Formats: sequence, structure tokens, C-alpha cells
Amino acid sequence: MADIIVKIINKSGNELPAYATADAAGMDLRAHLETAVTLQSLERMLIPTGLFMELPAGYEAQVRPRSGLAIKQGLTLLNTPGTIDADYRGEIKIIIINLSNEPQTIQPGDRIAQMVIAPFVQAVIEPVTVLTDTVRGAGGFGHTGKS
Ligand SMILES: O=c1ccn([C@H]2C[C@H](O)[C@@H](COP(=O)(O)OP(=O)(O)OP(=O)(O)O)O2)c(=O)[nH]1
Ligand SMILES: [Mg+2]
Repeated sequence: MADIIVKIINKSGNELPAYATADAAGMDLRAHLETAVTLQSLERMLIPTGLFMELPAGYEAQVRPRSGLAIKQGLTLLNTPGTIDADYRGEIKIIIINLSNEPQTIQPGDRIAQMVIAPFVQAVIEPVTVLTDTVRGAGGFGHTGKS
């Protein structure tokens, strides 16, 4: 299988994103900060990474929370999974929110999120007036498994 090449400009001074283990799905992303920042309970903040990327056509990057930060500090991503488009050339930024009851501090270089590279398809939208019948029909939101 050919390598999927992701071009990255790193203006952060932090190490480049990398897979921590042989079969890791995500690469951790680090905060590009001059000084530590503190988020109050329920406060959200846009944290820069200092990274600028060029993904191959047909691929996106998904920015996801780290489970350790979520369980230990209540820090998660407000828009998870964040979508990085293949044609985006701006800085990758992370929307962190503090869902804990206490203030939480992020230090420069902290690993605040992880990034998964994934293929996607662009669909062709076909407007119609009737959809095909199915067993499920309009049932949803806990519809199955009831007698
Ligand atoms: O967590 C995120 C989400 C998005 N982006 C960047 C890359 C993405 O390609 C662009 C637009 O993201 P999105 O489509 O989610 O935002 P929008 O609110 O729809 O803005 P736009 O109108 O620019 O698409 O912002 C990030 O850096 N971090
Ligand atoms: Mg958009």
C-alpha cells in the first residue's frame, strides 16, 4: 500500500505529531503556547498547535479528545470530532472545553488532542420526492428491540 503523505509546516517548536505505537490510529497534538493557560469550569478556548498541513485529496484529519485528559481533568473537545479539510492551509487549532468543576491548566507543549487521518467520499446529491421502503422505515431513536 502506498504511503499517505501529509505535508506539515511546524511553527511550534514542539516535536512533530507522531504515532506513539506501531498500530496507533491517532497522533497526539501539542499546545503551541507561550505560557500556561487556565480554563475555568465550562470555559472553552481555541488553542493553537503551530501546525499547518496539506492532506492528500480524498483525506481528512479528525481532531479528537484524549481519554486521559477527559477522565483525569474533564478536558475534551467541544466540536469533536473536529474536521480538518484537505484544502485547509491555516493553522490547526483545538477547541478545548473544561467540563470539570475546577479550573484546569494547560502547559506549553501539553498533548491536548489526537489527530486521525481518514479517507472520505464526496457524494453526489440526487433530489427525489420518494424514498424506497424499508423494514425500519421512519423508526429510530431507540425504536428497535421493543416487543
Ligand atoms: O477543530 C478544528 C476544526 C476545524 N479547523 C479548521 C480546519 C477546517 O478545514 C476549518 C473549517 O472547519 P469547519 O468546517 O469545522 O468550520 P466551519 O465553522 O464550518 O467554518 P468554515 O465555514 O470555514 O468551513 O477549520 C481546525 O483547525 N480545528
Ligand atoms: Mg465548514
